Amino acid sequence: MSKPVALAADHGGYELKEAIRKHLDEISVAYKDFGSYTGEACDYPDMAEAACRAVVAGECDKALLFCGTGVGISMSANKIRGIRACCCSDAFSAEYTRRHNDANALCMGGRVVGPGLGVYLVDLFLNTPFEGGRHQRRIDKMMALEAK
Ligand SMILES: O=C(CO)[C@H](O)[C@H](O)[C@H](O)COP(=O)(O)O
Repeated sequence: MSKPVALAADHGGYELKEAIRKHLDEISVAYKDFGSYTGEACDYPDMAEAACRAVVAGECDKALLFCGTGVGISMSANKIRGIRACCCSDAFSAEYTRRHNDANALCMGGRVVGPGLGVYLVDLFLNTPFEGGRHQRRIDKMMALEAK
């Protein structure tokens, strides 16, 4: 059985997270929801950290992260060693950040992306494989930056 995906959102991304959670239920994709569970105001770095730690620890496969713009939570996620997070609001980026960057976190803005597009981007992200080859060399160099 495959590992669950990690979900997390601040108040700006809460409604989009809930729409994605409902979609994952419908397509029987397992997830672990790290909150927010209410939509009350909270801080996106806290929400990013909980979900991304689960990915880095190998408890979850990928993270789906949401804030108002998708930007703050993606910046926060990329501070965590081992995370390659991409803030997306278009299909090409969602697909190619998997193909070329082997992204392990997709970030979206609940004040930018509607639920229909959000679901579409999540499906693309979760179902697109990494191509490897020349892209692995670039990822190795990218990850080496964390140690410098
Ligand atoms: O978009 C965000 C960060 O990039 C956050 O979700 C917040 O919505 C944004 O920072 C605005 O904060 P506010 O407390 O909702 O005004």
